Amino acid sequence: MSIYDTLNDKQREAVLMTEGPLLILAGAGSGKTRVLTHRTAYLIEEMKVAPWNIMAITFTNKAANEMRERITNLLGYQADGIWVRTFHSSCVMILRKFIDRIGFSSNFSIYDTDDQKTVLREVCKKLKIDTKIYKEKMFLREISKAKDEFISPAEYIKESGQDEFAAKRIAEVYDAYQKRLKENNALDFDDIIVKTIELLRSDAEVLEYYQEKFKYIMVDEYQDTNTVQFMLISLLAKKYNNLCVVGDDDQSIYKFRGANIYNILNFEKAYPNARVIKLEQNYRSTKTILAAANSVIHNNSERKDKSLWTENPEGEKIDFREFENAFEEATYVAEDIKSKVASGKLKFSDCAILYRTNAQSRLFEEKFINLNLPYKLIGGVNFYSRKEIKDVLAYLKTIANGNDNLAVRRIINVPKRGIGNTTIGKVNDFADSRGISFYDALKDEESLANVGKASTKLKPFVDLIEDLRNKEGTIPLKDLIDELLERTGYIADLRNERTDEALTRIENIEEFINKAVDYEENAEEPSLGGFIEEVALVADIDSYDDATEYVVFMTLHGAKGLEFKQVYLAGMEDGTFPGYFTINSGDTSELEEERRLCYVGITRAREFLAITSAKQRMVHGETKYCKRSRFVNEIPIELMKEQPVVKQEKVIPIEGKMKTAYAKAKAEFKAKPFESKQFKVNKAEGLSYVEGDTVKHLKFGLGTVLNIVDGGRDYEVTVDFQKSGVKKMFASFAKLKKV
Ligand SMILES: Nc1ncnc2c1ncn2[C@@H]1O[C@H](COP(=O)(O)OP(=O)(O)OP(=O)(O)O)[C@@H](O)[C@H]1O
Ligand SMILES: [Mg+2]
Repeated sequence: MSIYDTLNDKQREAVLMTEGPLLILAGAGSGKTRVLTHRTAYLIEEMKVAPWNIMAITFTNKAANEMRERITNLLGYQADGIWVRTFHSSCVMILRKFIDRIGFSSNFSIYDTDDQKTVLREVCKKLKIDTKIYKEKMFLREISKAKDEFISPAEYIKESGQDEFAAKRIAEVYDAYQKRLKENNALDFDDIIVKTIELLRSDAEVLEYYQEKFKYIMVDEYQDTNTVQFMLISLLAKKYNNLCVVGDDDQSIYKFRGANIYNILNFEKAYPNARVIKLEQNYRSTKTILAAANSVIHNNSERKDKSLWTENPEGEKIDFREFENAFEEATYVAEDIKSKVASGKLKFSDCAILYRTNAQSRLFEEKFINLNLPYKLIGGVNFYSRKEIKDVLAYLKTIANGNDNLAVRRIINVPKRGIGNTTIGKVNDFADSRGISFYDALKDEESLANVGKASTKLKPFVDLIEDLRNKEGTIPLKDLIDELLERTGYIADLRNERTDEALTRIENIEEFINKAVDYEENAEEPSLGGFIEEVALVADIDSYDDATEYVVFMTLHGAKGLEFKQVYLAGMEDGTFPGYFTINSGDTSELEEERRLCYVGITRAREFLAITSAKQRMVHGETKYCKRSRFVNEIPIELMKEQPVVKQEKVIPIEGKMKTAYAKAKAEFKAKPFESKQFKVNKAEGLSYVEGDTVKHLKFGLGTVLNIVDGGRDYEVTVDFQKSGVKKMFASFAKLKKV
């Protein structure tokens, strides 16, 4: 039996149709992603296409990794050179190679939202724009919208549709912003794609190179591509026209980020000879879950009609429950998972809790901490947006690229070196007047003379950076980071603060160093530049690793393309989902987008779906009374379990309850020997080593076990490593091997 026998007729047709443009339009769980992986395997195995001639684009890095893994499984070997990436990481690869042809240098920085804001603030100041009247956010939003449509600053005025005065203002800021980025040799996230198109359009040789390279192009989650992404793949596919896109118009949920649903609806116009294949059999969910999803999405009017069916069993009814408040909702979900896992019905990793906004995660987190259940929060406060992480990164960026003025200015006086704003301002002006980078101005004799006595403070900083630059590439990244932390006194300063907050910062930095070690161990050709790039591109979802046992908490947006045996859709109230703004705007297309998001949520579930709502919820510190979500009312009642009547015993004011739970959780948290974001319950059963044994750790190498303490939850093992000294670790995390 070949791997293609496991496909249904339509799926097989899509796999075999390798030549020419192809649109696969199909509902959730119908095997779209599966078709792409099989098609790739087929191209390589049967059509003898070289792996490096295939490009498969997915939406998140997590999805890309999964796809590569599935292809490897199908082939039975690793197909090197196969290009399975997100749009952004594809473009970064292309730009690193050829961006010098459009006037940047290949070690460009990638700016995140915070960096963008800083640049914008500088620009507004220079242009004397009052940001109290014209908000920075408004500018950034307009600039991003323009870039999504490939509109340059010069074109902005006639394209924007704004009144002329406002349009001129925005165009002016947009223009100055782009110039500033260029001076810093930096790109923002939108530029990554825009600049790639500029490159391909302006350089026939580069275009030819990639058109030849990517003879076969495939795009997953095509419904969420925006205009520039469509331009990019059209350019690349123009020569061979072997473009296969798969998507589901019912799952288009990124309009707010510029996703252009017309890309899918008009594919046949753009490619008149395109073939269209529809898949209608769902393999993921039970009949009940699918019926619920279908009945919700049928309320949308802007859609291509599709009917999805399945041969899967009827399955259990949907467990819909309404609670008095969000606290009880979280309690129910946590306890339900706990008892199902205890009874052997589910594993923690079978379960996902999905909600509309990140802020909804907090109560679930507290409850899980209380009950000591393992979970992983995806999204929320991004690890890489924390101050200490951004500081360390800014040092690394300065070492890697002295033209990144933002990075240099961020850390020039962090930790404090007595370099004041006046000095920084003088150096800045000098750099501007000479058209050199801020960092180069720090080294310039004339500039130093300019700042007078303060120059004695600048020199040690430059010496430090130069010294670290010399070492970069000759010592491991970890050592480089350790050295910069030590020589700058960064960690020492935090230690001296002696606050909980400072301790957490130190731990975060340690976690960051772990990341660097991980990177260096796994990257093919590790480099400082490569590391910075990986960190810049990492989406939160990538930290989700299904090898370990935990319940996943994430937003509905983050759950796209994934599947779980048991899904909890939480916070299903009008005002939460759909949100107040959507309801009050009266805009049906916005409501339809929310409904598609609900459809995405329901269709993530394979066997069990629970839907929960709360009658009261705290929003911005105020208790709000809520009706159940209109989307819940769109599910036929026959598909739901009868709700057990729960008697409220004593009504404790909701705030009080939350406070106690929070205090308790916090106390427990503090009492722990050392913090880990994930709460292990799997105590390592019986250890294979005893005190005095020599053991091996994956990262730290050989060491001697000094001490083992039974910490209840897990053993705490103290090991003296030959290279990295004494470390304390949980046995079940450390995976030490006796040698
Ligand atoms: N022909 C088939 N036989 C058996 N299982 C299948 C078949 N086709 C798909 N599946 C299974 O159905 C599930 C859904 O498939 P897949 O993730 O490819 O769907 P999808 O259309 O990409 O879904 P989504 O719209 O959510 O991205 C997977 O577990 C997949 O292995
Ligand atoms: Mg998919």
